[in-house]
Amino acid sequence: SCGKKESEDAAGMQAEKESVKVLVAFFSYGGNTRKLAETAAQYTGGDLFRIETEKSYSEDYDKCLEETAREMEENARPVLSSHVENMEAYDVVLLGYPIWWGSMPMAVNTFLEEYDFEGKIIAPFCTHGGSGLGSSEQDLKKLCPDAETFEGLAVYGSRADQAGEEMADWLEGLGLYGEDQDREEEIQD
Ligand SMILES: Cc1cc2nc3c(=O)[nH]c(=O)nc-3n(C[C@H](O)[C@H](O)[C@H](O)COP(=O)(O)O)c2cc1C
Repeated sequence: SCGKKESEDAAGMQAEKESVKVLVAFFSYGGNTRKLAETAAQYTGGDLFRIETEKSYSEDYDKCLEETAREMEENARPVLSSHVENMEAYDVVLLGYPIWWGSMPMAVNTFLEEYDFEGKIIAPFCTHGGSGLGSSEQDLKKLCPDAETFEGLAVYGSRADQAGEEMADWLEGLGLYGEDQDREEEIQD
C-alpha cells in the first residue's frame, strides 16, 4: 500500500500554502531514533525538537527495561522537561520514537496529550529491534483523533544511520521531499 490518499492531501496542503511548516519531534534513549530524526530534519528543512523527560531512565539496559515496564503497567505519563513553544505554527509533525514494549514510550503519550493537533498531519517513524511499528500507529490515532495520520515508517535501530533512502521515499509519499533535492547526491548509504 502506498497511502495515496494521504499523500494527495499532504501535497494539496503544500500547493495551497507557500510552504509547509514541518516539526520533527522525537524521543530517543540510545540515539538511534535521534539519527533518523536528524535525517528527516535535513531532508525537509523542518525544525528538530527533542522530547525530554524530567526523570532520566537508567543507563543500565536491564534497569531501563524494569523502569519502563512499570510505566507501561501503570499507563504513566512521565513529566516532560521540553516543550514546543509554537505548535500552532506547524502543519506537519514527523513524530519519531523507539519502540518500547510494542508501542511508543509513555513520554510520547505525554507529548501527544499536551498539544492540539486538530488540522495537522502527524506522520510517525520509529526505530525498533524487530517489532516494526507494533501497535504505535493505532495508539497514536486513539490519542489524537483530531489529527490526520500518515502511514508510519519503521527502521531497524541498527540501520538508523543508513536509512536515508527509506526516509526519502517516505517523505516523498508525504509530499515533503523537495524536488530541488538531488537524491543521487544527497543520499549516502
Ligand atoms: C525499554 C525498551 C523496550 C524495548 N522494547 C522493544 C520492543 O517491544 N520491540 C522492539 O522491536 N524493540 C524494542 N526495543 C528496542 C528499541 O526499540 C531499539 O533499540 C531502538 O532503535 C532504540 O532507539 P533509541 O536508540 O532511539 O532509543 C526496546 C528498547 C528498550 C530500551
